[in-house]
Amino acid sequence: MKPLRAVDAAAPGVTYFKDSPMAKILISGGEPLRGEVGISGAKNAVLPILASCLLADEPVTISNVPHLHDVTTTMELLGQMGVQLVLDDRMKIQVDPRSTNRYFAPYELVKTMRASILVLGPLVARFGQAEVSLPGGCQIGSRPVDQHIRGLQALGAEIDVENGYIKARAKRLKGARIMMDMVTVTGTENVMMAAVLADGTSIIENAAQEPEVVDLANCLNTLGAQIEGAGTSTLVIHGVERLHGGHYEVLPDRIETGTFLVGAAMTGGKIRARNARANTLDAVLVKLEEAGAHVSTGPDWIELDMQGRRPKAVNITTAPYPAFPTDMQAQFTALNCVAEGVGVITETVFENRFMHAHELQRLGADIRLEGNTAIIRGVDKMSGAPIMATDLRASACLVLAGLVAQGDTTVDRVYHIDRGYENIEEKLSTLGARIRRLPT
Ligand SMILES: CC(=O)N[C@H]1[C@@H](OP(=O)(O)OP(=O)(O)OC[C@H]2O[C@@H](n3ccc(=O)[nH]c3=O)[C@H](O)[C@@H]2O)O[C@H](CO)[C@@H](O)[C@@H]1O
Ligand SMILES: C=C(OP(=O)(O)O)C(=O)O
Repeated sequence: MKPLRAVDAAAPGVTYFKDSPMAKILISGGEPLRGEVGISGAKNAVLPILASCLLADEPVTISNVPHLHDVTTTMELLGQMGVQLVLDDRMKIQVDPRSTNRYFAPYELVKTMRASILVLGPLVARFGQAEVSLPGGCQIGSRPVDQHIRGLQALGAEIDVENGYIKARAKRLKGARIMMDMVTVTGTENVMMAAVLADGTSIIENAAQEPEVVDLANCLNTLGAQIEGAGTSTLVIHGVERLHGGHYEVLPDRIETGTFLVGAAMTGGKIRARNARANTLDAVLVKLEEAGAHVSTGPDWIELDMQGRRPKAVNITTAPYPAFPTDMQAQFTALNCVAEGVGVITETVFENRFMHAHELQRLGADIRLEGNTAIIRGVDKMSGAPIMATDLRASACLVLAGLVAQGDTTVDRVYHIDRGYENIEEKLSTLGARIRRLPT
């Protein structure tokens, strides 16, 4: 079913993306990916950027917004806080935070999207209060938010955790030096957003360096913030009195880009990803070259040519940026399943991110799991079967596996994929894949 797009609608109740949670994707494997694909705006950048609009006292326009379920959830979340949101049909959202009158993120929304925690920092910084449900664990790991809480406390927020909610209060936050215990992407973003309106200068050490953190910092600076050091492990944030309105364009999605490139590598194909940023994908491109792909890049494109060859198995260890991203681990697990040789994949970021391995085994993959390591011996062929998506990147990896498996593969629970991939079956069809969404 084609996602619906609502034009000029205001939240709450707005529908930016709507599809049946029961939808499945059917793939008939065997076609190499060939052609050009346009990359959408980055999910992990647009979600904090939308939350950051709460800090402004004038309307903000965000463009290159991807058409994703998580964007709808964020709009619902902001909408029920009183924020006015207007969509146009060109992937642009105008966010007017002036009418914000509730400072609450309910469990019902937070449980469907962990990134909802990103409203905590902006709410307490701008409105002096916030009540946000604890996200809880998820399929890929326990994912606590202790660093978010610690960082906000260091800035002077009083925080209680009661009845499953984080309740935060502050007069004006005060600049502080914060040393993160571990590298956390949304933790860095939450504390950075809060520090923007604090009195004085804040320093965040051991900050996440992901391109999406940089994109958020660039957006905030466009609105009048004074953040230095984005993209390094030390952020210096000089607090300002207010953020004004403005316009910001979200950066392209490096994980979506990487997913299509892996698909081309697995199928022996040749594709060009347009509106892609090669400099955000260094660790991934190195591994694709190691797998035997010819990769060339331009200012806004990446081309991968596998010249009909079978990929070679690669070893991978996930870690925070600039190392290999955990959000590309599942896709490379799928690649190793059909590669020549044995590949060892070690997941160091999330403790339970191999749920896809069992489903890949149903297609005939040879995978042995040992703690946080998967040892994958490439097989000559996999064969199609009904399989089940367990999380976002697992579902992408299962779709990729379906592209090479002989016969039909049906991927169930594709609502996971709709969280983070815009029209994936349409984009893959354009590249020559035989893939469609089954009506429910
Ligand atoms: C919306 C978004 O941007 N999501 C991304 C973000 O998730 P997210 O920001 O949730 O992931 P983190 O970077 O915070 O997690 C990294 C590790 O730190 C741990 N941790 C984190 C915070 C904390 O307070 N305490 C704690 O122990 C986590 O359990 C995990 O083991 O970064 C992940 C790691 O690149 C990506 O997989 C997600 O796609
Ligand atoms: C884990 C992911 O997202 P989230 O943090 O939103 O769950 C992801 O994008 O792969």
